[in-house]
Amino acid sequence: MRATEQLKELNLENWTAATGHAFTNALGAGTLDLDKMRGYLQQDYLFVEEFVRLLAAAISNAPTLADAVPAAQFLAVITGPENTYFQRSLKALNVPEASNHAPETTAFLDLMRSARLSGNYAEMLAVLVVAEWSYLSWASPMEDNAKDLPFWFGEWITLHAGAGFQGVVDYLRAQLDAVWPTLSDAAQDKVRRNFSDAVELERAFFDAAWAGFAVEQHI
Ligand SMILES: Cc1ncc(CO)c(N)n1
Repeated sequence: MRATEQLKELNLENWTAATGHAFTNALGAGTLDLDKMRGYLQQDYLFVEEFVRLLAAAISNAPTLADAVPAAQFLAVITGPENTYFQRSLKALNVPEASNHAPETTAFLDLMRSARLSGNYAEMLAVLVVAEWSYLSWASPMEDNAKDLPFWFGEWITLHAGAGFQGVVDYLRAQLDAVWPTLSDAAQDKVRRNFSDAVELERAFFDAAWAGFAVEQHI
C-alpha cells in the first residue's frame, strides 16, 4: 500500500470527520450561515499566510527542479486566484481581514511553522498532503453544485476540485510516497506525527468554524 494511503488509514476517524463535516456539507448545500462563513474565511486567510511559507519551504527543499515545479505552479494558484478569492469574498461579505488568531488557527500555524523550520522535506510534505488531500476529498463530490452557489461558496469548492487540483494532490502524495522508504525509523515517526496532528487540526478547525469563530467587524 502507498505510504500516504497507510498514513490516512491510521487516522481514519479524524479523516472521516474532517472530510464529511457538517460545515462543508452546509457550504456545499448553500445553507451555511454567513457569519460562520465570515469567521471561517477570516481565520483561513491567516492559515493561508503560513501555508504559503510552508509551501515555499517545500519548493526550496525539493530534491530536483522537476520535483519543485508542480509545487511552484501550485504556489502561484494560492497567491493568485485563491488569494483574490479571499479578498473578494471578505469584501462581498462585508468584513475585514482578521487580526486575531483563534486557538485552532494558532495550533495549525504552529504545526506548519515547525514543519517549515525543521528543514525536513518529508515533515513538510506530511502537512501539505493532509491540507490538500482532505480538501480535495470533501470538495470533489460537490463540484457539480458549485456553479449554482454564490461565489464565496462555489469558488471555495472549485478551487479544491477538478483535474488541476487532483493533480496537485497526486503530486504531493507521490513526493511523500517516494521519500518515505528512504527515511529512518525516527524520521518516519516524525512524519507520522505531523500527518496525524494535521488531520486532527483539520477536524478541529472545521469543528470551530461550525460552532462559529468570532467574527471581526469593521469599526
Ligand atoms: C485549514 C485549512 N486546511 C487546508 C486548506 C487547503 O489549503 C485550507 N485552506 N485551510
